[in-house]
Amino acid sequence: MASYTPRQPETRQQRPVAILGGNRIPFARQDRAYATASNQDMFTAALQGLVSRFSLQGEQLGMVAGGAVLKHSRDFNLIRESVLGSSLSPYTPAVDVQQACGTGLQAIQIVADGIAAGRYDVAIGGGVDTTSDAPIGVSEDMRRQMLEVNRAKSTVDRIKAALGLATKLGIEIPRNGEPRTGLSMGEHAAITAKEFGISRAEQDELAAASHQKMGAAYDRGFFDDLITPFMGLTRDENLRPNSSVEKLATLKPVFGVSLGDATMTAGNSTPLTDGASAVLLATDEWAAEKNLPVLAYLRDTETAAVDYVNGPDGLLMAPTYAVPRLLQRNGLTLADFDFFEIHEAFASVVLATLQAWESEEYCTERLGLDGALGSIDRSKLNVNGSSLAAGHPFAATGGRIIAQAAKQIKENGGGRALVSICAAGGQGVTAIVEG
Ligand SMILES: CC(=O)SCCNC(=O)CCNC(=O)[C@H](O)C(C)(C)COP(=O)(O)OP(=O)(O)OC[C@H]1O[C@@H](n2cnc3c(N)ncnc32)[C@H](O)[C@@H]1OP(=O)(O)O
Repeated sequence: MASYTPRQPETRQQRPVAILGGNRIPFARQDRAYATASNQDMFTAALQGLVSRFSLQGEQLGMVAGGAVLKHSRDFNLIRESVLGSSLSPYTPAVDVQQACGTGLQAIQIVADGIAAGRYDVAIGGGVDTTSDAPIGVSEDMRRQMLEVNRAKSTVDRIKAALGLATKLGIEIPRNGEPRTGLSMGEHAAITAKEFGISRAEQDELAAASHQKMGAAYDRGFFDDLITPFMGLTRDENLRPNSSVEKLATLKPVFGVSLGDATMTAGNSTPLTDGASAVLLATDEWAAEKNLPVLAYLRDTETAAVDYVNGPDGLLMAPTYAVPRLLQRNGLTLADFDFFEIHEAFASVVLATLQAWESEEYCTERLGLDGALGSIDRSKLNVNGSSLAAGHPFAATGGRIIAQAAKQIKENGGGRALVSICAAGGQGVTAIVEG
């Protein structure tokens, strides 16, 4: 059981943090439209799109925070280099952040904290990922031998060392797997799906709905001021607006096959994706000075971690722990929300999360609550589609979701959204956006 006491509201910094807008490039499937683009190309494009939309050319911001889950060593200063590649003032500092799929939202939280604490008035948070340009490493033996070649003082020594390379050949391609279990995130999610008895039909329904809702959102222009076209793409490449449960039902299971009754397919799992997103945050005063309307406010965030290695928890179930803390600290219940933005890493994870909150046993025994957290009105869930439709470039998902949530609230004339993102390593990053 969790033994964590959330900090009390009176100890928090209180400057409201306004969300003025977001921008992303359309998301692409692995090795397709962005096969030749780097993280820096993509983040610079998302950032520059935001700069252009909000006329921030030459502006010195307080901070740009962002990151990528998969990056080359040459990208050690990825976000700062992207700032330098944009038309923001070169006096704008930047920081690289990494928290697996929680990276984007964590980066937004970091700059929001800076604004709330009065360190600066305006900042950008976001993220980027490429699975097409994933860094390929070399084995430890090969690395040492390559250094020997590099250190050789004479041509003869260099040739000798280079010949030694042939016996040490070994490359390491990044795996979508958890270092402590060796299982992929999909395999972990399949274990949780089995534990909660999540059916194939429910998963396919959620997946089809995500595509249909996102397709409709594109058609009514919802994404017109949230997306900048890039490398010929104007819409997410993964999006299938005509996706149907009948077609999804024909796909073969890809995760959890060895567990029996496997339910997770390519259709109800996120695809490997490339993309980038960025969100502009500021004080009310800065927004007013620039004559920029506020879409919504980032009210609070909470991050949790679970013991998925030795404990009872599923790898992607940490949001079930984070959200009750977030609600308790803010004096809210699930009934107080107009929108639920729950990252669709896998359809089964969303469904297991909702089921966990509905379960008295889970909430009392694991979360230490007095009873079930409650159920949500499903018509308020991911109303303009989520990761199953858009795709999921790991660190770019937080920015996509915050921008969508803020715009939904603006369109609605106000309201409150609960944002929840599960992440590798058993972590979960959650937030409240309200207007
Ligand atoms: C914290 C987190 O967020 S954890 C999540 C992290 N993300 C991941 O782990 C990514 C997981 N995803 C993957 O590893 C891969 O995308 C996989 C294994 C699920 C699928 O990979 P692939 O087999 O390459 O998928 P592919 O795109 O070829 O799809 C397989 C088939 O399903 C079909 N399909 C996929 N989605 C749909 C859909 N929505 N509707 C209809 N058909 C679909 C494809 O057309 C394809 O059909 P075909 O074989 O006739 O061409």
